Amino acid sequence: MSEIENGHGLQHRREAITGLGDALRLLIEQATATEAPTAELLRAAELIRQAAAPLGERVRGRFETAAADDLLGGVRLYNPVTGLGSAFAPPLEIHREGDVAVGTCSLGRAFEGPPSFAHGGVSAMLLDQMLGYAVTVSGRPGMTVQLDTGYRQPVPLYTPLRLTAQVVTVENRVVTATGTIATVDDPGTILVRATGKFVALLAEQAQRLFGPVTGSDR
Ligand SMILES: CCCCCCCCCCCCCC(=O)SCCNC(=O)CCNC(=O)[C@H](O)C(C)(C)COP(=O)(O)OP(=O)(O)OC[C@H]1O[C@@H](n2cnc3c(N)ncnc32)[C@H](O)[C@@H]1OP(=O)(O)O
Repeated sequence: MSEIENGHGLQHRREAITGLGDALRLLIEQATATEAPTAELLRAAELIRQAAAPLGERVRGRFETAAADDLLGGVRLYNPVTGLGSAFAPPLEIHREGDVAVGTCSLGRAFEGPPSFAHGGVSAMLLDQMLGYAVTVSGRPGMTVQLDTGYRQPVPLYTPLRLTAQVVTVENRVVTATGTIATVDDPGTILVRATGKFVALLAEQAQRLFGPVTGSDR
């Protein structure tokens, strides 16, 4: 019997994945910001390799979803933007306020582009996720086919951010959504804006792209 075949085991594993994610995010933040002596860097590298080794003893293949995930239920613990288990995720927390998706996060050193500000690609990644969420909860999920971003002011690191997204038009299979990034303290000053187009997949496209993951090709 697998470790997580009952609900308690699943919850326990999700908490453990979140705990590991927290530890990895702390590690990335400290490793990016550190000015510790060189000997400490060498020692840390050795310790990290030791910690990583047992995790690599049982891994999933490219088309296998994580045992603790629930693909159809929207639980993706390793999503690189929202996943609590992801070392890379800020993580961005998203909820709904009526028709608007609202997200919050803060970006550390690892997301730096211009000194003390976020990398532009990171802003685009956050907004792609926000728009994708708004499109999904509108009931017409799709894949991003176009994402246009306008950078009005740089996004500061170590500052609580407020992101928004909403669907603006639906034309056949194409859903258009817009989104913004501002700070929590000054939500009226838009730092980055984005417009994205999302296309609902035909059954044939979904089968071609995701059949190996969902098992519908077996
Ligand atoms: C509660 C649960 C919450 C869960 C939250 C989850 C959040 C998830 C968030 C995830 C966020 C992250 C999300 C990600 O990161 S998604 C990852 C990034 N995106 C991709 O990898 C997509 C790559 N593209 C493709 O595979 C194909 O283009 C697909 C298969 C999507 C469509 O195939 P194809 O290209 O052959 O198209 P079609 O012949 O079927 O045509 C369909 C319609 O689309 C129109 N069209 C096509 N391209 C464009 C374009 N560039 N601008 C404007 N329109 C375009 C086209 O005119 C036609 O319109 P119409 O004639 O029907 O009007």
